[in-house]
Amino acid sequence: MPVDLILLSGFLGSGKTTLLVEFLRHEGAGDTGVIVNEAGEIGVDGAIVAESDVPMLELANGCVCCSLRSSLVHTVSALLDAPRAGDRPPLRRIVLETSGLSRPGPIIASLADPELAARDLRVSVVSTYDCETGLAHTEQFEEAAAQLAAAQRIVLTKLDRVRPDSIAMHRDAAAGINPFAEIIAEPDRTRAVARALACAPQAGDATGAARFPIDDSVSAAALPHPRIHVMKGEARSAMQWPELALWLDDLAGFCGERLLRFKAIVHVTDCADPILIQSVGTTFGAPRPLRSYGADRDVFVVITRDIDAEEINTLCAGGPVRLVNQLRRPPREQPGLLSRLVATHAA
Ligand SMILES: Nc1nc2c(ncn2[C@@H]2O[C@H](COP(=O)(O)OP(=O)(O)OP(=O)(O)O)[C@@H](O)[C@H]2O)c(=O)[nH]1
Repeated sequence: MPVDLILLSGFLGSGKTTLLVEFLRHEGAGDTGVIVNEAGEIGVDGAIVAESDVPMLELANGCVCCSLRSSLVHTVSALLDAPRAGDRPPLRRIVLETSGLSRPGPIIASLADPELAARDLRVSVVSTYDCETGLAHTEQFEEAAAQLAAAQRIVLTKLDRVRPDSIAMHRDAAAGINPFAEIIAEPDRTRAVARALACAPQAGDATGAARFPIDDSVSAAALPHPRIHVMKGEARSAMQWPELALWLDDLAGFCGERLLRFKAIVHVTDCADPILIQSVGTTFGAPRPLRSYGADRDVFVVITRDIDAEEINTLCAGGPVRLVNQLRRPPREQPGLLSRLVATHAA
């Protein structure tokens, strides 16, 4: 039975620990183990979570994405190997609560370790979006955007602290950063919490890195963000893997930290099966053939910050893929998204 490793990400104070603790209070959470990582020295979150009756390990005194790579791998292994108490169901899920300033990409990269390769782990990212502050974290927008863009699920938090009629706008704003994520804007908190940390369906991608098939339909309601660009791609003509690999290198090189998410299923002439390629940030997983993908159509989805399809096409001129912007920025005469969200918050 696979174990879901859920990276619980989200900006500082956006409600990660609160969500986790509420989840752990449910009867159904007995199959869960928890790893808490905090940037600071005092393990406040760990102490709060430790009140719950589930196996919990803490990665303190550092940031999981830089200094603690090997301890993360050991900690995950330790939880997987820990004997289960007699009345406890088998471990099905590990929730790793990351520090509010961590980017998910390097954490996912650190999990690509031989020690974990043989384990049946399915990694996914769940991010919290704080409706009280909306996207007004302008000073640390890069981290917040990276966390939301990496997510398979985005949970809107603090719905009880904003006007009910503003919730749809927050949902659309979250979709504007990541229109491919499942957005949980559920006023019923119990249901929201259960959906947020539910295990992925068994038929899902075995590497857990993505929902499969990749859904590239952009939500019509997604509110374009002035700095986030969502694009689709198309092959200019039939291509070989080395050409595509070179283009991916260029894409990551030119965008750097501005590349937030890449997902594609692509046909290349030198491989019989379509190839699944993904990145969170510039961290690319190993490409792999996807025999079960029945369609002829290629799918490319790219989410970036501060660089759009035209700029990338120009920088990667002559490459085998052409990108097309999907979400149009708001017209100039309309108030910007940020000011609308801030205005809602102030109201
Ligand atoms: N009213 C309300 N308050 C919430 C909700 N979620 C979180 N809070 C409060 O927001 C504050 C921060 O919540 P935490 O759960 O600690 O946030 P966090 O993301 O874990 O914070 P860091 O670990 O510092 O990044 C706490 O005072 C919570 O009680 C919510 O849905 N409604």
